[in-house]
Amino acid sequence: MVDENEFFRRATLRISSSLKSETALQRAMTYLQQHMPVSGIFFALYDPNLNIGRLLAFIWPPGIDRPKRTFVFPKEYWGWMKNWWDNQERIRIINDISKEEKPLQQAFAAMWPNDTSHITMGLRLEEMQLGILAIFAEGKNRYNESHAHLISLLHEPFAIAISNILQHQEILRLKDILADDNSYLRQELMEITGKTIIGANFGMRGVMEMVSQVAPLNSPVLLLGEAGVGKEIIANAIHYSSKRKNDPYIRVNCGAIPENLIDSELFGHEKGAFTGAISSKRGRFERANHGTIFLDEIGELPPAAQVRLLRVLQQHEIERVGGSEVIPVDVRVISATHQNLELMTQSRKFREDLLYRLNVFPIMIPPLRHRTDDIPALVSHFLEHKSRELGIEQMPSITREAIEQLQAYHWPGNVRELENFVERALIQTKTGKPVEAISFSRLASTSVDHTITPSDQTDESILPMNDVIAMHIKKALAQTRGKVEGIDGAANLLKIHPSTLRGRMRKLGIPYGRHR
Ligand SMILES: Nc1ncnc2c1ncn2[C@@H]1O[C@H](COP(=O)(O)OP(=O)(O)OP(=O)(O)O)[C@@H](O)[C@H]1O
Repeated sequence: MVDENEFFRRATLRISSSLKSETALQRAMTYLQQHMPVSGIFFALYDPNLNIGRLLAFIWPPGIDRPKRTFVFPKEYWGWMKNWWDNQERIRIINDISKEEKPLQQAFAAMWPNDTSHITMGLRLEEMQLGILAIFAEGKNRYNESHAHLISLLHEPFAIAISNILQHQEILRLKDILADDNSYLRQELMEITGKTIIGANFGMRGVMEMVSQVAPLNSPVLLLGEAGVGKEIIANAIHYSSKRKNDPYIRVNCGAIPENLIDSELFGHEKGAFTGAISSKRGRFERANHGTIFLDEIGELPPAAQVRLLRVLQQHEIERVGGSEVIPVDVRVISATHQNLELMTQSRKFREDLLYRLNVFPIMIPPLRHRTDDIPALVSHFLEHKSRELGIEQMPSITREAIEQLQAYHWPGNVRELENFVERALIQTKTGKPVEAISFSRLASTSVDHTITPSDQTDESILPMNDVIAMHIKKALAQTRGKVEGIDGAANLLKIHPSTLRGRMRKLGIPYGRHR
């Protein structure tokens, strides 16, 4: 004969013995095994609105496959499940699953072999349905009324335990959101203090016009251009001038995340989804909810992640890795690449349907060598910034010759290369005394050759045809001091019609009428 008071006292001590729900359940189960057959125990929830069952914590016997955390019930059982949940009896013995109602049979069949016995107990606190506690054992007809009575004595301690787990999870969720907000605020601060777009009225004018057209919409944007042209700075501009500017802005470099982690990084994972997934985690899409996600290097996205991304773009929902819960997300997608995605679709490295979805509003950012007019302003911007960063009190000025040399170079690394170059030049000039003028040519030995001409090109650095043509035209213009037409004009030197030369200059972004 069991002493019920003693049973209650000892069981309650174990149920409340740890903050970790699984540890507490394990201890409770070990104690219950002294009084009845128990090979597994779990807390579960059912959300009638989403029609999803969820295991909050569980101890599973080694002989039965570990269950999925979430379980979506078939549509035809929704009404039945909701009714069952709302009017759940306090305690129920299930000794033979095949004799239960169809929806329950279906739910059980997804997790247990047919010959298992169960006791389930609905947990209510202050008239609120909190969840279910259940124990089970292998074999049919393992439980009787006295087992059920003992379990029912533990209703209150189990109900308090489940409510604690729920509150704990809510705290973790809020902590996560706060961390997001924090990084968002840091990000915004950086935008305010730093990144101005130079050339917005010159070489980047066309780009900025497109930014202002597309920013207020929710359409996906695809930024195209070589490495270092400023794709990220444009993505920032789109987000911060959109309606979503006060919501999260999450940036992901798809090429920097190992292939086996990218799915879980972007879409999150459930606990136990793979080795090392010791707790469930929200992915970057969930974190970006209501805001913008910037997917840099989109061409590096592996095929499985491409499928999931397509689903976000089409249905605005995600599924975490290892989960079956469908999570709605409202995220604007900006992507960027220096690769030719169309070519990649032909070799099946990139999905055509995905490209079609991303490419709603493409923006091509021209390389720096096609907007050499921006170079003086960019150099002065970087000189100012980097001088401040390096603690150089008197900002050096630049010689006109140095600027011209920089404009003649083809900048394969674009604005980033120019930025690094200015920084290197400043470091080398930093002698302690104020520097009046900075001539890049003297500093060039360790970095770039600024006066590269087509004949300087080695076999390893074959330039695109347009760049070679642009350099050749500039060379001719330099000889004619910028004059296009006439006997002493560049067109005559190049043996082409002046209007053809002007057309080429327009196309290649070579400015007119300047003394070179
Ligand atoms: N128009 C600009 N005005 C001021 N700074 C710029 C401009 N364009 C680029 N930069 C600076 O140049 C650097 C490279 O730009 P960004 O990272 O945006 O290029 P990217 O095209 O995204 O490069 P990648 O493809 O390599 O990621 C950054 O430090 C950025 O602040």
